[in-house]
Formats: sequence, C-alpha cells, structure tokens
Amino acid sequence: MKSAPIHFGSIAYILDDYLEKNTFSSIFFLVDENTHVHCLPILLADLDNISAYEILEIDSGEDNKNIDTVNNLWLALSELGADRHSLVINVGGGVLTDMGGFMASTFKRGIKFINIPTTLLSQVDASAGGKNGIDLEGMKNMVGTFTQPEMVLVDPKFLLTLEQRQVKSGLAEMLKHGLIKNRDHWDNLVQLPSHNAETLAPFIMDSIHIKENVVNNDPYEKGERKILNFGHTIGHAIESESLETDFPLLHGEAIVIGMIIETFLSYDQELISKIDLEEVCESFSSMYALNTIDMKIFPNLMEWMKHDKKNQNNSINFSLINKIGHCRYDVVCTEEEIRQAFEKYNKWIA
Ligand SMILES: NC(=O)c1ccc[n+]([C@@H]2O[C@H](COP(=O)([O-])OP(=O)(O)OC[C@H]3O[C@@H](n4cnc5c(N)ncnc54)[C@H](O)[C@@H]3O)[C@@H](O)[C@H]2O)c1
Ligand SMILES: O=C(O)C(=O)C[C@@H](O)[C@H](O)[C@H](O)COP(=O)(O)O
Ligand SMILES: [Zn+2]
Repeated sequence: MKSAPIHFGSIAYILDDYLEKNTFSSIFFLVDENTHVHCLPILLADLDNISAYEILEIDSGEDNKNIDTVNNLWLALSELGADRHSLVINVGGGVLTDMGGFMASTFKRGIKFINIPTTLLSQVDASAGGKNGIDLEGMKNMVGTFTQPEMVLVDPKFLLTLEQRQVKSGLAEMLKHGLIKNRDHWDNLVQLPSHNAETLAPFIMDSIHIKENVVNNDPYEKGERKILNFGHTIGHAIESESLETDFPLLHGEAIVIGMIIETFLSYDQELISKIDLEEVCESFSSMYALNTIDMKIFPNLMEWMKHDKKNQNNSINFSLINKIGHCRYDVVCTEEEIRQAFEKYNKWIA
C-alpha cells in the first residue's frame, strides 16, 4: 500500500480534474460545524465540475470520535442512497478525517474518499498515511483500518481561521517529525521567533515528506512506522485521562508532554546525551506552557498505556529518540522506569 498522492497549494483545480476524469454515482462532503462555515464555502466557490452533492455534518470534538457518530453517518449514507460508486470528501481536522476515513473504508466494505485537511495537525499528519479510526470508551483509535484516501489536498489558506491553540497542537506533530527523523526540520521550527499559521506554512510540506517516507517504507506499522508514534505511548494515556476531566487536552498538547517524558526515558535508557535531553526539554518549555502531572493519576495512566497498539506480550513498547533526528522502536520499559521518567519530568518542571 503506497501513500496517496498529496497535493499542496491551490487544490480546487486538482479536485476538479479528478471529478472530470472519474464518474461517481453520488458525492458526499463530510464537515463539522466549523469546517461547514469556514472551509466548505471556500472550496465550493473554486470548484467548476461539481453540481450535485450532499453534505453530512458531524459535531466537532474528540469526544464525538466514536462508534455512535459513525453509526449515524453509515445510516445517513444508506438513507441518501450511497452505493459502492459514491465518493466521500472529508473536509476537516484529524478527528473528522480519522472518522470519515473509517466510515468510508467500512461502508459497503469500502468506498472511495478524499481528505481535505483543514487544521495544521491534519495537514502535517492525520490526513496522510492511511490510518483511520475511532476511540473506544476513551481508548484512542482502538478500532480502525489502514486505508489510503484517493488523494490528500492540502491548502494552507484554510489555516487562517484556525485558533492559535489548535495551531500549536499541530506544531507538536511537526516537532515530532524533526525529533524522530530530521534534525534540520527540528532546528527550523524551534528557531522560529513565533509559531503561527503564517510562519509555519513554509514547513508543512517538509513535515508531510518526513511522514510520507516513513509510511512508504512500512505502511502497516510492522516496524519503522512505529517511530511516528514517538511521544504517543504516554501522550495518548494523558490525552485519554484528560478527556474524562473538565479540561481536556488537545491531541498535540498531550503529545508534547508525552514526548518530553519519553525523552527522559530515552536518557535513562542511555539512548541520548544530557545535552540532547536538555535541548529537547528547554525547546519545548520555550514553546508550550507545561504543568506537572499529579502522580495520583499514574496508576490510571498505566492502565491506558496497557492498551497501546505497539505493545506485545504484556510489555509496554516505546519508540524512543536515540539522538535528535533519530528514533528507535520496540524499546520495552518497565512500570518503575516509566514512573521514574514521570518523576524526573515533574522535578524538572517544578
Ligand atoms: N490518522 C493519523 O495518522 C493521525 C495523526 C495524528 C492525529 N490524529 C488524530 O487527529 C485528531 C486531532 O485532529 P485535529 O487536531 O485536527 O483536531 P480536530 O479535528 O478536533 O479539529 C480541531 C478543531 O478545529 C476546528 N477546525 C477545523 N478546521 C478549521 C478551520 N480551518 N478553521 C477553524 N476551525 C477549524 C474543528 O472543528 C475542531 O473544533 C485526534 O483524534 C488524533 O488522534 C490522527
Ligand atoms: O501515522 C502514524 O503511524 C502515527 O502514529 C501518527 C500519530 O501522530 C497519530 O496520532 C496516530 O493516529 C497514532 O496512531 P495509533 O496507532 O497510536 O493510534
Ligand atoms: Zn499524533
């Protein structure tokens, strides 16, 4: 399974061309309440080759990334007469492209879909690579498939209406790409005097290429692709736990904390130098407001981590950096080692 083609820049003519060359029995745009207002009108205004379509709208938010939402979407597709020759066009962030990809890849055993990512996070990460899915009782992405979209259409102009908090969440995955694979990308991002949609736009394609190369080497995550999960063993646990509170973290915000604590683990495993550890910690703290983790929730976090998809034989498998720009995978760490990394993080923050 090769990565889907990814186009960057003005995308309407590419979609127009695709719709001219391919015939579909029906076309469905999947949006949420925000992309319905901010993104779909911009896209439709630029399209020439589309006359009939339906709009499916879902409620935004990670707490809606579940089977109930997908069930409603499957029902809507059925009621509106979708068949195997229908096309779904997902217009939204990672929650929407993950769910829309899952809905399309399972409906009637799979119909074609296109991703048009409209958040920074979905442009640099979620919309490409073929992973889709939903959460199961708060456990991240527990049900899903690996299915490539027909193509991914990335236009940075959509980011102009995105909240700054969401931009910083997307930046987290870009920084991850630098840490695991490309020191120059990390340096470019860290050295920016400010991090907003305009200053980050020139680096979107670099991030996409890093992910694309890794996915093409290992599309089904048998080995190398696990490095894209750096920061996620702990980050997903923190995200899941926070979703049960009144102050849920965004995916990228949780992954920032996960990346820092997993960098402490890398240091403790003698994979990285003290200089690299300090550089990673100081760089993140210059870009993000960080808080200590209440160790009372550590047992809960361990429970979430036990469901991580990289685990094997009841051991928790980490992807850990072994130098800035390099990452190893399948590093097993014990609960005690994980606890010590959390404590070191807390001591460093305090
Ligand atoms: N499949 C993958 O490889 C992959 C990779 C990384 C993350 N993810 C998943 O992605 C999800 C996070 O995605 P996200 O950060 O894009 O969040 P999101 O999809 O929740 O979008 C964030 C918010 O921005 C709004 N929005 C979207 N586009 C907008 C625009 N242009 N202007 C204004 N508002 C806009 C949305 O309505 C939403 O409220 C998580 O569920 C995560 O697990 C998946
Ligand atoms: O594409 C991948 O592979 C990733 O791991 C990218 C991650 O940023 C993303 O959050 C992904 O959804 C995590 O996948 P999961 O298999 O840990 O649920
Ligand atoms: Zn992620």
